[in-house]
Amino acid sequence: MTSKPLSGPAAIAALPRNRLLGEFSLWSADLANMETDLRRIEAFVDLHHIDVADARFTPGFLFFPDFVARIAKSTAKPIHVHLMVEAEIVEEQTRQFIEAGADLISVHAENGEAGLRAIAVAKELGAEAGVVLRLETPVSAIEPFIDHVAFVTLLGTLIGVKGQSLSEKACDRLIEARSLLKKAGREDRVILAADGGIREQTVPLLRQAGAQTVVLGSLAFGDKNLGDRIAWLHGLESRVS
Ligand SMILES: O=C(CO)[C@@H](O)[C@H](O)COP(=O)(O)O
Repeated sequence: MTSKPLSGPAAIAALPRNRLLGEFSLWSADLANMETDLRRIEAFVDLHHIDVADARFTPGFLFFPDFVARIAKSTAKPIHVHLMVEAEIVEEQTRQFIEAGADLISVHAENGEAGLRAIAVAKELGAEAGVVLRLETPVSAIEPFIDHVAFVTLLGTLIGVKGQSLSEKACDRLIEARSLLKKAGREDRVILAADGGIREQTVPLLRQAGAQTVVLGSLAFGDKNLGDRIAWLHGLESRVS
């Protein structure tokens, strides 16, 4: 059992702002040897990223509250749950994943008013909230959420499928999101995240376009020298001030 120094909004507020963050997607871990992978990555993790998919909003089905509860016992690092679910269940799923130990819940902007209600629930229950956009949704869809979230995540690939290449629209979408955050006076309060298509050749481009965290799948879990990979990631500079 590992005890957490900080949780919820305090854990998210304490994340470093002076370098690119490494958010580790447990979907890409060795699912048969999760405890071994958790021990291997613990020193390098800024956030754990846990995808939740309901096989309706997304093609597939992924992870559940008991999984989050078990992971929470084996890490001192914050847990980010990405809810890829239909609007009618997003509030209840938010509740269940926070009770299980999520520090940050991100809902999809495509959930509309239900997404905003889920964010209010997350805050009432003492967690932090974020918003995510599918690749095909206009970036302006984050606007109703900007004042209520600490994280904005842009998918750089089609939703719910791993192993894909980054869309050529991804960097321009990050630049647009950054300018909307700036316009709203929220660029110092919100972390901009890139999820999907995170590869050796795409991370520098995403960083230069303003990504402050990247969701690492095979790039981290497939790397035998994780320390060097993370040192490289931390050294990448942003062109966006
Ligand atoms: O949700 C996603 C991808 O959309 C990530 O959480 C996956 O884990 C990424 O895996 P790779 O494609 O980088 O191997």
